[in-house]
Amino acid sequence: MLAPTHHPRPFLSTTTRRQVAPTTPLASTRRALHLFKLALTSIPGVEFSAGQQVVAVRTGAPGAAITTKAALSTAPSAATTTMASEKASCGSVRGELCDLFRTALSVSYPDVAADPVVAPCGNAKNGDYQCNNAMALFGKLKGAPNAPKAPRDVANAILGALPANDLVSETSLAGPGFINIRLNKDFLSKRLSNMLVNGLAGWAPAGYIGKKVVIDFSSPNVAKEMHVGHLRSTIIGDTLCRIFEYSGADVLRLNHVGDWGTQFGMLIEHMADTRKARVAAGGEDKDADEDVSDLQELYRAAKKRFDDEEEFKTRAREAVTRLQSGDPVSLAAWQRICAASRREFEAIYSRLGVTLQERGESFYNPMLKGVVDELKDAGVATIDDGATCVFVEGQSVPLIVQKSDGGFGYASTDMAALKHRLNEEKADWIVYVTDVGQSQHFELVFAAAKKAGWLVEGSGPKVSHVGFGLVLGEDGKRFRTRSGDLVRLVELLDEAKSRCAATLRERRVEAGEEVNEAEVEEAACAMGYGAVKYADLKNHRTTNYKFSFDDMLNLKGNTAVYLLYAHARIAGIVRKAEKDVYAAAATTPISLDHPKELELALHLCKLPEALEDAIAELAPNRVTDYLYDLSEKFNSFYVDCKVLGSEQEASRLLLCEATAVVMRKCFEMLGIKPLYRI
Ligand SMILES: NC(=[NH2+])NCCC[C@H](N)C(=O)O
Repeated sequence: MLAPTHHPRPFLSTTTRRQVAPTTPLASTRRALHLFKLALTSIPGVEFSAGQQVVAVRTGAPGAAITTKAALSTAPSAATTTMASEKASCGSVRGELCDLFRTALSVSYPDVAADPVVAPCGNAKNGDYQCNNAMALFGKLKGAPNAPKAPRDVANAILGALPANDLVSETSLAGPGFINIRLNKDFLSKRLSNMLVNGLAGWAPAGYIGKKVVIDFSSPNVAKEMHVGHLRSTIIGDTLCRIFEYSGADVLRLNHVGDWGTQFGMLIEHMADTRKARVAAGGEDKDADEDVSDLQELYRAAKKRFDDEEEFKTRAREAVTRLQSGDPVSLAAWQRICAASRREFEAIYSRLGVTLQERGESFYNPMLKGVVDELKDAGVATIDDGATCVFVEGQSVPLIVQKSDGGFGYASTDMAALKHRLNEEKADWIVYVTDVGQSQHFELVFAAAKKAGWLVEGSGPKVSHVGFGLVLGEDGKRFRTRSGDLVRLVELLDEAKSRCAATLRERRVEAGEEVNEAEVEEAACAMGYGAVKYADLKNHRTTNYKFSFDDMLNLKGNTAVYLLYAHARIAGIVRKAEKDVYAAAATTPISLDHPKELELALHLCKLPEALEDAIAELAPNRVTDYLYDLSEKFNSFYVDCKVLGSEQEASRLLLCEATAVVMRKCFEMLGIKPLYRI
């Protein structure tokens, strides 16, 4: 089972209920801590790291607790903890705070199970984070012997049991019992230096290393145009894959292509007729590339005949049967169609920089009968009106796993695919990215799998449907061309790119610079494709959004183009300094004395949280929101804090570089190529 956010860290609880006590940093406490740590590290199987201090070791007066302030003064110096905390810091600051409060909760109230609730502070004036457990815990404790009198007492008790740590510099109580937390500047500064020196590997969301995550996305249909819906699935799915991959998961990117089904009968038959006609007109009796050069046209023509000509319809149906029984001629024709489709899809994937493993519906064909039989034998599926159905509670319609004419359909394939992904792929989490229109289908599939015992609610492998909304035209209606057809993706990408190229050329000419076509081409691809992706990802996936080139290519506001410029500008600042910032990062401390420096540093350190949230909610807009906020925080830092030529240049350059590094990580997660100069 995957933990959605933080992996549990081992902790050692030594005491029972604690009493609230005044805060006294004691020298003996410090010594005891150190000794206890030494003792712990020598116990095999006990892990100990700087971020995860000893829990509630008390010396001195009974009830004296190691508190936040004491913890600060006893925290080992960064010089000695750098490497250890880098290794241990996988995950977010929020996660580390959760760990601390988890400990504090279990020490202060060992008999009540409570998960730590830690979130960024609603009002930055009060603190950086807050812990909100006291109120609910107070409710739970009511009526018990020695029950606390007010939620604030609970908050104080939790605070008193907070283990020693180097994260927190100050805590305060607010309202009924909110615990406000101010982070230690030094901790933030070191975390950033560490990141520059050791890279971002330790900033990935925690809890996914080695987990097998299957992501079923893109999944267009053969011989039909890949439309904007598939573009959304491709973009959202790719970003989710990237975040999981960064988190250390073993991701299987599956393209569940619609490459099987009754439509192939009419396509094959129509192709055969075209060939006959060609021979009759004196042409050669062999396959011609032109038969599959325009698959949309092939589909349209075949469909028209299927609808209009009774005789053709019959032949098309017979062709389906032949194909399904493995007739080599039909299979060869089917393969030609699939190959032609694949070439079209690949052209789009390569432009977008998306990789996928094709495992279409046909892959599961040999498994369909067995799966349906299994469901029937187990009494999970029953015959209703001739069709084999799985009825599930709370759903008005059943999942039809075999039609009354004996045919298998979309649902049969999805049941077989699910089983294969569970049993053969050994997936821990299976994620399906399709339009919200398919929500009910997936609810039925998941419920049927639970009924069959393949999935168990609350334990074992997880399944999720990531639904997304429609792409609308400027008129607010479903995005279509003037003639009412679905918009062709290649054309969209072409237009985004050529508009960017035009702007770039214009800017060069205006600046009196020479136009380097290769450079323009590269930048135009990054910007154009990046803009299309970003415009999609920045909305919460379930909302419908308007496709507008003008909006997505806007140089100002929340667009990829703006962000790419922002990044190039920061890269330019660092370049202009002509200093080796990475060498400096190892020796120059990052000063966070100016409030804007501190604000920027705090936001930089929140990258892992944004990614954790993106995974927990399967919502890529968490990353775009984070990235846009980062650019704003940087701007406001840059307005108030002079970098080049200032006294603090060395330290501020490190903040600039850290911003650029984090921006690039976000771009990477979003599948956008960064630009260093524009
Ligand atoms: N396992 C799945 N059903 N994946 C999604 C497939 C999407 C389908 N081919 C479509 O275009 O709508």
